[in-house]
Amino acid sequence: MAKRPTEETSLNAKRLLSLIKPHWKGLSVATFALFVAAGISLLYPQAARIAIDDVIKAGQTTDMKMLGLGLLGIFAVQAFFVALRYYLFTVIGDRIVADLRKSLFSALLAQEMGFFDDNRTGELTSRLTSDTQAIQSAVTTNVSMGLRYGAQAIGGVAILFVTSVKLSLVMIVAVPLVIGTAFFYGRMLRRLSRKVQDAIADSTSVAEESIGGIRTVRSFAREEHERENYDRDIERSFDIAKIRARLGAFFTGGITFLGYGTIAVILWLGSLMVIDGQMTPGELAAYILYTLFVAVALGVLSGLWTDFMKAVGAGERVFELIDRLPNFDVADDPRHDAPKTGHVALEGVTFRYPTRPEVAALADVSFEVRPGEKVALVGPSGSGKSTVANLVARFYDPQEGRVRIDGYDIRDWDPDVLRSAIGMVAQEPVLFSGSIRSNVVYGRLGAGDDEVVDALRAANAWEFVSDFPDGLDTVIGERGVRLSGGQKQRVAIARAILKDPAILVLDEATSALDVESEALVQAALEKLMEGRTTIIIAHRLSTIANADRVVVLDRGRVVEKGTHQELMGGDDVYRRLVESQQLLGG
Ligand SMILES: Nc1ncnc2c1ncn2[C@@H]1O[C@H](COP(=O)(O)OP(=O)(O)OP(=O)(O)O)[C@@H](O)[C@H]1O
Repeated sequence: MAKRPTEETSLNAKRLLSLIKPHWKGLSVATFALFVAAGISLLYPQAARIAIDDVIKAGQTTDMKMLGLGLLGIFAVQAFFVALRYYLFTVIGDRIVADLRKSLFSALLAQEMGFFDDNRTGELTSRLTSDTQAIQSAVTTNVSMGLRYGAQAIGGVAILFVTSVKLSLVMIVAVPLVIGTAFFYGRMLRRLSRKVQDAIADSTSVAEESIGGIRTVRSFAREEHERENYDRDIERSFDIAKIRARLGAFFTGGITFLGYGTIAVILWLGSLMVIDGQMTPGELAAYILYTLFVAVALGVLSGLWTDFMKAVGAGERVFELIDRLPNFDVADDPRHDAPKTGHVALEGVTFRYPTRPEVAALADVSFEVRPGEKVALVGPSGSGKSTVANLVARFYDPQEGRVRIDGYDIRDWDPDVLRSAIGMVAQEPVLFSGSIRSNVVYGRLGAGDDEVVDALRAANAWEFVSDFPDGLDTVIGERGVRLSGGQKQRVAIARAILKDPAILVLDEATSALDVESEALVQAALEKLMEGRTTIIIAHRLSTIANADRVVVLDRGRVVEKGTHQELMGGDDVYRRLVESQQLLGG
């Protein structure tokens, strides 16, 4: 049910403030330091009053010396408490934001695949960086400043009333005006801030996609086009920021006028009272200093309030994600024993991608792969081959039918246990930035160097890796840019070998490697497949001919099953595929 905006605001504000709860001990010390420091600053006008009314009038230089030294001492103590307060609040705030980033990242990693189809990478990283940054200022120094100036404002107003009730009536008009304006402004700001953050997220997405795909951008000479896209998004965020700034300008100007206007009125009325003998000049000086304190405090508080409202706007985007429950069912009592035989069966599987519900990517697909068997999936582009791989690894759940492994519905398994039994090698494998070792060890964390070397050997990769001066420690670029296509594939195969899964899902590369590299990759794949149940998305005739069986898909349906020889006997999709040379020879 949709909540009203005000309800949501206070909910998010509460949520932001609840972040500081676990740190109450440190915050109590910090708050104590804050009140000591703020209390001391309230002494200052009293010192001015004593100096003007008593010491100066009496012409007592020794008393003035005592007063001066005393004040220096007191302010030294104040400085210590100010430093303590600053340190504690800042560190606790940074801690809170670090924790927030961690839980946001972990919430992100838990989301189902469909979520990532729906959200752009840049948009998500923007939440991790820009939005949490906006929250940082609100929960760090702002809380401390808020308390400090809040105390100063309340203490100041109390002293003002005690000093002169008559003059303080001016405050009764000014203070509610300031507070009312601040609340109104804060509400507008929260809305605008959310819009600014959304626009920043859009521009981050564009930037990330252009930088990630810089080779494509360059090869099409589309730098200008990308620049225009980015400029457009940035300008949009700037336009909203400009509205926000205009609003802020009115607000800051108004508050400043209210503050100084109050002082002018007090100076005016107060001077009349001094002339009338209702007040001493020292009392008026002290009164004006307290009014300044209150005015400054209210000014700072309204600034903090606006920052806080900006943070509430950004917080909405962050909490939305942290609270999002992955749309992914896990069995109540999932199986934790790893699949053993690796028998895979699809039974009447119908599947539509959540982002494209109108198209059935797979329709009533059934076939099985017996333990240790190699089955080649063949079919025209878009026929659903990769979708089968996605479902076997349970990246998505089918809407109808089921996938069974070792006879059990894969939804009965603990997803991590299930996936640890399935090895996948993609067409264009993704390697992470870092060393070759860390990329291979990704297959089984904690594996020793000898096991890594064995895996690289088995994947025909050790020869080139050992040729690098740094060997296993060789750092590869963000996406392994410094390795050739064939080398990357062999490192990815080594990673899968180290994982040692019962079931393999291979997506054969369509782009031809040079003959030698091709042979090395092929041999590595053969080794990887030995003794494992394998589903291979095949694009090469030789792979298909070597498979135990072939499953032919067309527009999401299984249209033929059998061995290469059997299928060549017919004159259906398979034969046409082979004859139209859509399958690579060799
Ligand atoms: N993440 C996704 N979200 C929405 N639709 C998708 C997604 N991935 C694939 N599809 C759609 O599902 C259908 C099957 O795609 P799939 O990738 O399984 O085909 P394929 O046989 O592997 O094709 P190719 O040989 O070209 O890789 C296609 O219509 C495709 O557009």
